[in-house]
Amino acid sequence: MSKLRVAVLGAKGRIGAEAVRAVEAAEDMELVAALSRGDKLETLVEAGTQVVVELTTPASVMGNLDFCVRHGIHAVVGTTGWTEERLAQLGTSLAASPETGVLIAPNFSIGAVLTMKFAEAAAPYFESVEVVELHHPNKVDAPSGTATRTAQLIAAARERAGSAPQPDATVTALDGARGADVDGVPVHAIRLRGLLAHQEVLLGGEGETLTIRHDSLHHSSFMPGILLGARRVVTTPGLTFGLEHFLDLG
Ligand SMILES: NC(=O)C1=CN([C@@H]2O[C@H](COP(=O)(O)OP(=O)(O)OC[C@H]3O[C@@H](n4cnc5c(N)ncnc54)[C@H](O)[C@@H]3O)[C@@H](O)[C@H]2O)C=CC1
Ligand SMILES: O=C(O)C1=N[C@H](C(=O)O)C[C@H](O)C1
Repeated sequence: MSKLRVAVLGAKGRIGAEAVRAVEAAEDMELVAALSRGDKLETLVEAGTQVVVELTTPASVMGNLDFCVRHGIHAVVGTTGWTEERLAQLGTSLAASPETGVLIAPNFSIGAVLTMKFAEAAAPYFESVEVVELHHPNKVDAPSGTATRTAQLIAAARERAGSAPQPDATVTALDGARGADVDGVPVHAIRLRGLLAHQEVLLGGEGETLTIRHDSLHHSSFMPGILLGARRVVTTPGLTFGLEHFLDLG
């Protein structure tokens, strides 16, 4: 069987460099290009790329995806910075190239995907819920894409369940002291040397709390998800948001 022709964008970055190694090690894949900032995107076409793994920056991702979709190259995207406006813009590009698939995964690690699922399930059963994400200090965006998505899923679950607004008697607060408000869920971002990517979802009810915590200790935690995404996206046209759609989580 012919190998899947995969390229990595952001190949010299922290996760991109790990993805290059993972694709090279995958028996069913061939790494046909590994591009860094300033490299020509036309290389992707010349190399016969079927799937791009996009791991760059929020400032670069839209231009890269526009090129890929216009050329019918499928994409697996880990880069953060997704807003409703950006998703709509991508949707418009995909509508003009209906056979192309794009997977955007706020997090490729199975533990983080499960954290989101567990938090979504638990949220309606507790009065209070807050998200704390902790990352290495070189991260350029806050809060993390994972924390933003987690808070959105929590808020949607609480809305579906008709949950009351969270109790919070704060009258005065320094700017930022109560975190960022993501659909009514406070999200706190910590940047600390020594950390990689971590998240806690804190839930509180009368006389009890529940803490759901996930730790990515190495970039290898994201690789099985990236490889799975690359295999599946070629037969999944359109936009898929979240790796959970490619997993059988019940
Ligand atoms: N979804 C997930 O599971 C994960 C997502 N990420 C996200 O991936 C992105 C990259 O993270 P890191 O590797 O830590 O950042 P990084 O800063 O180490 O790497 C980004 C790389 O992309 C390069 N780059 C920028 N523009 C480019 C362009 N137009 N073409 C090619 N390369 C370009 C930069 O020069 C840099 O080498 C971030 O948005 C991060 O949040 C990171 C880890 C896991
Ligand atoms: O920048 C990172 O490192 C990570 N970014 C993603 C995010 O913003 O959620 C995924 C993971 O947290 C690592």
